[in-house]
Amino acid sequence: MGCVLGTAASGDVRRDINRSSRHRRKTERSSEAGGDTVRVREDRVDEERDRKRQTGGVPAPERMNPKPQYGLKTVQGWPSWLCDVAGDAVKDWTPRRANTFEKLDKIGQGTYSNVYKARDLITGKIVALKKVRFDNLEPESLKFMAREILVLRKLDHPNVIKLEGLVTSRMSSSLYLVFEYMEHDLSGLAAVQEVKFTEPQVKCYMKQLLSGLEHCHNNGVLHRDIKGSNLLIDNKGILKIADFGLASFYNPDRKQPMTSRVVTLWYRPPELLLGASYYSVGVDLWSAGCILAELLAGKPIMPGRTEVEQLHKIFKLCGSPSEEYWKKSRLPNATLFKPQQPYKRCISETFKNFPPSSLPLIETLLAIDPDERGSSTAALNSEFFTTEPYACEPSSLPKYPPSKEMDVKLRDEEARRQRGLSGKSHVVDGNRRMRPRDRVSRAVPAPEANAELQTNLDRWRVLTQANGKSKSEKFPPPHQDGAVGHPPDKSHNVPLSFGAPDTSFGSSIFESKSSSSVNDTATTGGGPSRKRRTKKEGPCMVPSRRFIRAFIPSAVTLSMDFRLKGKGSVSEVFPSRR
Ligand SMILES: Nc1ncnc2c1ncn2[C@@H]1O[C@H](COP(=O)(O)OP(=O)(O)OP(=O)(O)O)[C@@H](O)[C@H]1O
Repeated sequence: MGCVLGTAASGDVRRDINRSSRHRRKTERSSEAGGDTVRVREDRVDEERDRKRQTGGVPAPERMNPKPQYGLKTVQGWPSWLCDVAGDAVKDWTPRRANTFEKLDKIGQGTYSNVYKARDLITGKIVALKKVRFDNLEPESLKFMAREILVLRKLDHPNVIKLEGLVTSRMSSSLYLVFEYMEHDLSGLAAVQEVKFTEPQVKCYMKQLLSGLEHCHNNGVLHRDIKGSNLLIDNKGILKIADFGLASFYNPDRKQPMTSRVVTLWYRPPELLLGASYYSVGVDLWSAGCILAELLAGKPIMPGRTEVEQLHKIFKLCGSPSEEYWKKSRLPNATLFKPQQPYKRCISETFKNFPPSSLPLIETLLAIDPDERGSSTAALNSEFFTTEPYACEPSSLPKYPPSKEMDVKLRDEEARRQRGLSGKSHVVDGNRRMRPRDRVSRAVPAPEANAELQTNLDRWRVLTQANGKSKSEKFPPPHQDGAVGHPPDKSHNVPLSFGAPDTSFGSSIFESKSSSSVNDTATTGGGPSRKRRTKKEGPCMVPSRRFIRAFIPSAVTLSMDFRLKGKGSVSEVFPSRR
């Protein structure tokens, strides 16, 4: 069992207030419930014992071995189970000893990890320790972790999080990834009322994001989960792409099938929603386009609740794919989701108040055809970055209070809102009264979000195909990347009805605003960024009742509700038709 030296985690997860279910376990007590509790207690006992035995108290950095141990060429020190399953990932590295870190606080929780703030007792530096949970040493968890390490070791760029080392010991059954500590993340900053980015600031963040992506792509890495909460920012304004847990190697010249079940829903490109298994850098560029528009609008631009709704939002904003694209792409779910009448693209109209130089870039990054999204390099050379006002220097960005504190504040606000007190204005900055913005909660992380449609489609395939081998899975195993999303048997296709106009679908696309209105919104907390129903109605993606009844039982209930009550409950699953 791992034995990280130092105090136990405080049990106070100070991030992820509005996060998805994966992030909702907010206290160590609840998150570590069950089997993990034992492990944590063991850890603490080990930590305490080791600290006393090896240092005789809190060790001063100068008393410790001054040389970090990672980076040395040796095969020693790794637990054999790790070498067996992830030999490549740890090759040529030596593990750091757990007792050379002091664990300070738990700062995050991911799908298969807990993240702690810790002090490196050798260098004195504050670091983030990502503890990988090996639930019964599940081979899939190990493979994910191994791939993440391999990817991280390949990357070395100021805008990509650096893996500084690994912590384990021969007898340990856990592994810690050591990262530089980052005080903020982009969505944490954007979620705070007082933080409203100016155009030069948006350019500064986007430039760093695209530079990091350029490095990943040039090194054959697709991130596949670009979103604000994975863009970490330090106190010097440096943005680093983090969380390579869903990343994958790819070779543009030798395309391999990959799973379409990646990328958090709001940032997921249409081709993945349509089941593509051959894709490339375009998936990350789409997410980057969503982030750019979000930073300028002050709010996520396409906050879908289900994959069907997400696709509908995409088509309404970006237009539905051209005939040529449908034919060329041969996407597995195309027959299910092809609208009968095309949707018109309306990015420029929707965001007419954005800085003019941003529109061509948003148009490019949010192209329906991934081949038209260009590259990170092309995006960096676009007029958005080459015209005034230029990107500011990261060092000139405002110094924000630690996000962790902000998260606490957000959590308190959320708790107050839950208690029914939040509708009221409250005082901000001493004299300004402002109303909490109707911010949509954080995006649904990829695996859960993916499970919805995939499960339904899989159910359908199982029902309609003798060889329905696809099954719902939490994560696609990295070694089987591409095992899902096989095209349905055409003879069993159940065409969906897309013809009817959509009138009930509350648009996620809010009126855009100029830089000045962005600032206005920052102080008023409302205005143009509020949700607004679009007048212009396009054709509606409505799965046929036959499809709903056959494959989505819960939708049947909602559909019945809709008929009985005459209210839009069905639109919570599918946009309703008139
Ligand atoms: N270097 C870091 N500095 C500060 N905080 C960090 C760092 N790395 C991760 N975190 C925090 O820990 C959280 C979880 O980390 P990460 O996203 O890498 O884990 P994960 O298991 O891959 O999560 P996910 O389920 O989102 O894929 C992050 O959202 C972030 O808040």
